Amino acid sequence: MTTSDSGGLEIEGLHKVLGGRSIIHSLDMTVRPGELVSLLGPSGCGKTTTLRMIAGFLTPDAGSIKVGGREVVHLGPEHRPSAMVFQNYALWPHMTVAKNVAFPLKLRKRPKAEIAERVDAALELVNLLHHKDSRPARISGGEQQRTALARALVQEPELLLLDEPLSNLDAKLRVKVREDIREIQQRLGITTVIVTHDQEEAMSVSDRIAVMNNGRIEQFSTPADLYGTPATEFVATFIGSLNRLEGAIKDGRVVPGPGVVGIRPEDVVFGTETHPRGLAATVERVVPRGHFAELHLRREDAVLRAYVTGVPPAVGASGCARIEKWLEFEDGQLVGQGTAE
Ligand SMILES: Nc1ncnc2c1ncn2[C@@H]1O[C@H](COP(=O)(O)OP(=O)(O)OP(=O)(O)O)[C@@H](O)[C@H]1O
Repeated sequence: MTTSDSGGLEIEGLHKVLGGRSIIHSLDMTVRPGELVSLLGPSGCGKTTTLRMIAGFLTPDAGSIKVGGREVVHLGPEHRPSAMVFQNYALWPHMTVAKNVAFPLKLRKRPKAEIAERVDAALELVNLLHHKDSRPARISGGEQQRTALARALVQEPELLLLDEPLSNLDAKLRVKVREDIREIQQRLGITTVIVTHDQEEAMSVSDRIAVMNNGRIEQFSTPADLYGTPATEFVATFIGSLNRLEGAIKDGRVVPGPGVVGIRPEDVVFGTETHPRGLAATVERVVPRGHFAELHLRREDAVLRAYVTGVPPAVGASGCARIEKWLEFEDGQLVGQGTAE
C-alpha cells in the first residue's frame, strides 16, 4: 500500500440541533495533513455527533467541512474522501475477512485483479493475511478490529475516522492495538480523527487532542500542553488527576480566596524530614497503583493526594508534605500558575 496523499480537515461553524436541542455549537477545528487528532470528552458531549457529520452520516444544520481543501458538506459518505471504522466494527458475518475488506472496492466496481491486490496489501498492513479466509466469528476481537481497519484503509482515504475503536477490547489488547493503529497511521501519513472518552488513550496516540464539553471544544492542543497548561478547570480535571481546592496558595499553604487551585498529585511531595515550605501531614490512605502509590495526606489546611514511588509509608505515618507547583483558576478559567521558590 502506498503512502497516501492525505489532505487536511477544516471544520468551520459546524452546528447541529437534535431533538430540539442544540448539540454542537459553532464548532471550528483544523486537522493538519498527516496529523492524528482525538476528540475527547465525557459521555454525551457530542463527539460521535461531530464524527458522524465529518463522515457524512449526519447532515449539519450549518457549517463547512473541507477535506484536502475541498468542500464535502453536501456529499454523502460514499462520495467523501474519508473512511470510517465503527465502534462495533460492522463486519458482515457471512463473508470472509478478505470479502469484508473487498466490499467497499466492489461497491465502486473496481476490476477484480485490482481488488485482490489491494485487499492483500491492506491485510498485510494490519498483519492479517493468514486469516484471509476466516469468517469474523472465528477470529478474536482484536482481529475483527484490524479487519475493520483494513476495510477502511483499502479505500485509500484521505481522512481516516475511528469511533471509539478500542472500546470492545480488553485492557491489555487495547494498549497493543492503539500502538498498532498509531504505527500504521504514521507509516501511511494519513490524516486521522479518533473519538474516545479515554484520556489515557487519547494522550498516548494523538498529535493533538480536542477536549469537548457540552458541544464545544474547550481546548485543542498537544497532550503535553493540555496536561501542563490546561485552559480551563474542566480540562485540568478531565486530563490526569488533580487536587482541587477552593482558595489560593500562600507561603506553601492553602488559604481562603475567591478562586480555585489545582495541584497535580506528582507536585505534592511527602517526606519524613521537615521542610521549610512543608506542613505536618499524616498519611490517611495508601492506594497501590502498580509502580507507584497514591497517598491521601491530611494537613491542617487540606487533604492532598500525592504520588510516591518505592516503598510507600504506612497508614498513620506522619511527616511533612509540600506543594511544588499549582494552577490557579477563576470562574473556571486558568488565570495563573505557581511554583514554589
Ligand atoms: N438522534 C438524536 N436525537 C436527540 N438527541 C440526540 C440524538 N443523537 C444524540 N443525541 C444527543 O446528543 C448529545 C451528544 O451525543 P453524542 O453521541 O454525540 O455524544 P458522545 O460525546 O459521543 O457520547 P458517548 O461517549 O456517550 O458516545 C447527547 O446528549 C445525546 O443524547
